[in-house]
Amino acid sequence: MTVMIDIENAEKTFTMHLQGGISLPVVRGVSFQVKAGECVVLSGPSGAGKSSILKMIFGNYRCDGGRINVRHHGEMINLAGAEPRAVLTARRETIGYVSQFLRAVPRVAALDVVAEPLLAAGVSREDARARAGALLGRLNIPERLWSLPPSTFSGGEQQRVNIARGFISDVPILLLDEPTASLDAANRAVVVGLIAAKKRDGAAMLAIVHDDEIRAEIADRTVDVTTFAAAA
Ligand SMILES: Nc1ncnc2c1ncn2[C@@H]1O[C@H](COP(=O)(O)OP(=O)(O)OP(=O)(O)O)[C@@H](O)[C@H]1O
Repeated sequence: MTVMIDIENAEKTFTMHLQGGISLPVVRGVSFQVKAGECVVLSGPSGAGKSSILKMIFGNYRCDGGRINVRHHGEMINLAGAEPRAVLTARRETIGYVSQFLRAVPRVAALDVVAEPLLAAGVSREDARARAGALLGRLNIPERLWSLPPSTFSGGEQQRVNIARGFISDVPILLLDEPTASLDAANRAVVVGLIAAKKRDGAAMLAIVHDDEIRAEIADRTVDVTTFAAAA
């Protein structure tokens, strides 16, 4: 299987500038791979650094050492230390990030929020909206809500819009940060099905899930983040 993410000795230390520059080492020696068609789950207690690793891969947090190689259009590129422009291109074309919370733009209808990544990828408006509707329907968002901005939706509805937006695009790498956290059992099962479909399509996924049952259903492998603990 093709390696899609190859992290070598990555590390992260936060510097608290407002607290006299205290340095807070979180992880070091982070090394693992994620291959096409598999879902790797990061495990470890709260505060171990799972989200920090996901955010380093997506470029939200600067990586303080090591390499974060991702396969972008067939070539491995090192996102640690890459130009911001290269990181943005990789995000648009290669890496999707499904966070727990939706950052909805006011006044944009749910259908368009979900269709937007496809429009950005050059899909026609009609096709993008049709696919967005199909996915919202599968995630049990009633059609009467599709034309409304999701800012007034319930927490679980917003999360499902967010999941639809994350899963709609055909990017080969998906980072999932607790995608099922505020969902009921029926919708958790839908998300498990979406993850299985992405695996069949050859996507590489790296996920954080606290629910043991969901983890057992989606994980091909688990990477224990405590092995990367950085001593203060
Ligand atoms: N932006 C930040 N600035 C300072 N410290 C941070 C920042 N983000 C995370 N940390 C610290 O890094 C450590 C790891 O946090 P992280 O969110 O990666 O853990 P986690 O394993 O994902 O935890 P949880 O399961 O609770 O979400 C924590 O001690 C946290 O306080």
